[in-house]
Amino acid sequence: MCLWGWPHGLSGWVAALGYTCLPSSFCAGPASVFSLPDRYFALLVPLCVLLLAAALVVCWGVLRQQRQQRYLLWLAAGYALSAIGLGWQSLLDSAQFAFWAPVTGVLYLGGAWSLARGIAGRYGKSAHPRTALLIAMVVLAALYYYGHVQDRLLVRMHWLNAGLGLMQILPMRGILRSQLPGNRLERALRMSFLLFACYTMVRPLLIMLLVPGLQGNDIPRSGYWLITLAGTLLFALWFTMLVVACTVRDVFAQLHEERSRDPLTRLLNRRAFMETAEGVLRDRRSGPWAVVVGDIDHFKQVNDNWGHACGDRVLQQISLVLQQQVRQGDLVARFGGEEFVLLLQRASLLDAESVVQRVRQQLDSSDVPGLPNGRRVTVSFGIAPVQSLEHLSKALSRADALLYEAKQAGRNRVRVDAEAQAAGMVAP
Ligand SMILES: Nc1nc2c(ncn2[C@@H]2O[C@H](COP(=O)(O)OP(=O)(O)OP(=O)(O)O)[C@@H](O)[C@H]2O)c(=O)[nH]1
Repeated sequence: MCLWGWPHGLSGWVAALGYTCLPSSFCAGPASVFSLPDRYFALLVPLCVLLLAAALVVCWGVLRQQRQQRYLLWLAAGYALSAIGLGWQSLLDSAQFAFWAPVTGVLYLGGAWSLARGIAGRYGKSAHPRTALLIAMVVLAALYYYGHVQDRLLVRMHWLNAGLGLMQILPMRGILRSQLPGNRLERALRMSFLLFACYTMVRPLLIMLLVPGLQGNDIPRSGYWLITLAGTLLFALWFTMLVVACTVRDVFAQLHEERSRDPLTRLLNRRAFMETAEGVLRDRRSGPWAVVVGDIDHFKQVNDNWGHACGDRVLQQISLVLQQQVRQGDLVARFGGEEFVLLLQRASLLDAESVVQRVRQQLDSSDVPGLPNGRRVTVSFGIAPVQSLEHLSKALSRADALLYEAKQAGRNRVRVDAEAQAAGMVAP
């Protein structure tokens, strides 16, 4: 390790840090050339980035069943292409650096766009492939010109980094403008990507300001390269950590959704209804509450006459109508078979009855695909008030009993808890 006295200012410290972190042959100053072992030492960073790419592929492989995880593959491709470019350039000398500039440019640009495609894919946005292609062509032409016609390393670096940053930033406008999940992890992921894209664009300028004494041809064998490698590795580690955390979160959210929803209608199932109702009924401000139990009339005939698939469509249609007729915060569940349950907030029995009447009217005026024209399905309902969380089970049984009465009375009708209505018995 070598130290040439105390460094002066920020740039001095950065330079010193760069030199002390490297093997001794690097300490001859910024103009020194890597010895062979140093070159292979510089391959460590690309190798680490490749390993992170492999980790993302494994993550994708494990989660292949989950929807919307393909973006992991694009991110992995972005890491891999950039790592191959970095590794290869680490082994080149200055003359080869210029000769191969367009080829390494293709690797870096491909990597940058894959990253952009990955982050865009995560949020369902476009990575603007045509604009990216245009940027790539302009940058590659510049790399060719300043590599083969005039060997200008610094100019090449500015062109390349500006192109890479622009490509990464392409999907950000769409992402930042839309209403996306506002949790901290997601925000950190988006902001990190944006910051890295901005850093990439100004990287040559920034590093030249921080690392003193750089001249054009020294750069591939200098502290610039070291900081580029370190920056890439730090970003890749940080970003992978965020991506994995967000993905794990997605998976848990999806598992929770699957555990809570009826797969056919996407309504809450019985368990999720009871769990969510607990929260609703604990909040006294959301009262008074009413519970509604509905059951399709002669549903067996629908299945028998027009097939099970048609029966499924009827269930979906009714679910849709129920969801359309309730307010935000009300719960709509399928308890199984052809039975539906609603928990209505800030609703008297009269309010609940008018919700049910609206449902019946809408069902009466809508066709179900698969059912013969004019053939309607009807639903019988029972409605009871809920006074508290402890009272929920009783209220459900009461509404169920009222539904049974409605069925006995000929179906296609609504029965409201008359005693409660007479007593004005609704939750406070
Ligand atoms: N298509 C379809 N049918 C279902 C599903 N779940 C339950 N069923 C059917 O729903 C029917 C319920 O029949 P019943 O309990 O006799 O009730 P119903 O024919 O509606 O008669 P009432 O309720 O007395 O008016 C059965 O034929 C079940 O097979 C489902 O997910 N999809």
